Amino acid sequence: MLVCVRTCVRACVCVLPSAPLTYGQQTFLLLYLSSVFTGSYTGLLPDRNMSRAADRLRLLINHLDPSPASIVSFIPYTFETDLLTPEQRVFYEENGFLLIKNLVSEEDIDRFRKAFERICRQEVKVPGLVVMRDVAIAKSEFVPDQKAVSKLQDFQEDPELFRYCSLPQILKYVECFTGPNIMAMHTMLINKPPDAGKKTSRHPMHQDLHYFPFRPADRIVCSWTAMEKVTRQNGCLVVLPGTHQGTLQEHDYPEWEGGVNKMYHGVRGYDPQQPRVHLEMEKGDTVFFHPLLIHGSGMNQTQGFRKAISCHYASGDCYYIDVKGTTQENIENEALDIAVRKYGVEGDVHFKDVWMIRGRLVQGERLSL
Ligand SMILES: CC(C)CC(=O)SCCNC(=O)CCNC(=O)[C@H](O)C(C)(C)COP(=O)(O)OP(=O)(O)OC[C@H]1O[C@@H](n2cnc3c(N)ncnc32)[C@H](O)[C@@H]1OP(=O)(O)O
Ligand SMILES: Nc1ncnc2c1ncn2[C@@H]1O[C@H](COP(=O)(O)OP(=O)(O)OP(=O)(O)O)[C@@H](O)[C@H]1O
Ligand SMILES: O=C(O)CCC(=O)C(=O)O
Ligand SMILES: [Fe+2]
Ligand SMILES: [Mg+2]
Repeated sequence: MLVCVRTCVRACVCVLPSAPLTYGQQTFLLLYLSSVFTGSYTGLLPDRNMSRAADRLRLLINHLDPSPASIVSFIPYTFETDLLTPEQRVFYEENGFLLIKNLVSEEDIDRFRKAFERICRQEVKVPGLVVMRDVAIAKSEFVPDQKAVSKLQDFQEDPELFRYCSLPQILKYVECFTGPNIMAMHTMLINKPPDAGKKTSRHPMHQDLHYFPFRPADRIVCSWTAMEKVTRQNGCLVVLPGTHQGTLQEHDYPEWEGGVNKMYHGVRGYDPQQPRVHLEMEKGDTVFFHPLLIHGSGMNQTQGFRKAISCHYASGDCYYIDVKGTTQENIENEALDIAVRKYGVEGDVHFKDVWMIRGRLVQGERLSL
C-alpha cells in the first residue's frame, strides 16, 4: 500500500510543473489522491503561498510514511469519517469553519423556540441556567418575557433544549473534528435583541478558546444553528477566515462608548480593516467552527430578536490546563467570581470545576474532561 501511495504521489507530481504549484493544481492533486485512497492522504492542503505548497509536497513525498502521526501533521483539523467531501475537508482546514445548509429541521427549531419561550415566561426552572439580559436594559425593570433575555447559557439540564446537542446529524459532523468520544461542554441560545441605540447588541471579535481551560484546541468545535434567517441586518456571525491557524490572542473588554456586555471580551488590537466574511444563513443552516477562529457578530438593526442555538463540543480525551500566568487569567477570575455567586461556594473552586460540572457526554466515552 505504501509503495502504491508513493508511486501515485510521485506520478501526480511528475505531471505537474517543477515550478511552484498553482492553487488549482494543488486542489486537483488533493482530490485525485483522496479519490484513489479514500481520504487517507487528503492532508495535501492547497496553500495560498505557492512555493511553500511545493515544498510541503516535496517533503511529504520524501518522507512518505503512513503512520498516524505523520498524517495528522498534514491534516491537523479534521478526521476522515466518510462524511466530509474532500472539498469540505479542505475548506475547514483552510478557513476554520464549515457551513452546512438545512441541517436542523423546522420542527426541531420550533420546539427549541417553544422551550426558550417557556423559560422566558418562567414556567420552568432549569438548574444551572444563566439568563442574560443585554447590558443596555439590564438595569431596567424586569419583564418576564423574551424581550428581556439576550442569551441563555448552560441549558444542559433542560432536556428539550439539550436535545439540540444530541441531534445525530450534528454529531456526525462534530465527530469529524473531535473524533468519536464527544462531550458537550457549553450550550447557548442567543436571542440577539434589537439594538437599543448603543451598539451593545454587537458581540466583539473573539476566539472562543479564550473561555476554555481545556486542550487541544483542534479537538474542540462549535456548532451554531440559525433559528431563523440571519443576515447582516440582524447581526449574523462575522468570521475572519484562516485565523484558526494562529495562536490564542490576548482578550479584553473593547473600549466601546455605549458599554459592553459582561464577559464579552474581544481580541486586543482588533483591526477592523482585516478581510471578514458575513455568514448569512437560513433557518436550520449550521456552521461548525474552530475555537481559535476569530469571530463576532454585528449590531441587530431590525426590530426582531435574532435567534441561534449553539453547543461547544470537545473530545472526551481533551485535558484541563492551568491558565494561571496566561492570557486567560482575566476570564478565569471573572468566571470564578460569577460561579462563587451563582453556586454560593467559597474558596477552593477552580476554573476546571466550573467546566466539569457543565460537561455532558453525548457520544462514546467520557475520558479526561
Ligand atoms: C465561548 C463563549 C463562552 C463565549 C461567550 O459566550 S462570551 C459571553 C459569556 N457570557 C457569560 O458567561 C454570561 C455572563 N453573565 C452572567 O453570568 C449574568 O448574566 C450576570 C452578568 C452575572 C448577571 O446575572 P444576574 O446577577 O442574575 O442578573 P441581575 O439582573 O441581578 O444583575 C446583577 C448585576 O449585573 C449587571 N448585569 C446584568 N446583565 C449584565 C450584562 N449583560 N452585562 C453587564 N452587566 C450586567 C446588572 O446591571 C447588575 O448590576 P448592579 O446593579 O449590581 O451594578
Ligand atoms: N473594536 C472592536 N473590537 C472587537 N470587535 C469589534 C470591534 N469593532 C467591531 N467589532 C466587531 O466586528 C463585527 C462587525 O461589526 P459591525 O457592527 O460593523 O457589523 P457589520 O455586520 O459589519 O455591520 P455593517 O453592515 O454596519 O458594517 C462584530 O462582530 C463587531 O462586534
Ligand atoms: O450568536 C452570536 O452573536 C455569537 C455568539 C458567540 O460567538 C459566542 O457567544 O461565543
Ligand atoms: Fe464565540
Ligand atoms: Mg460595520
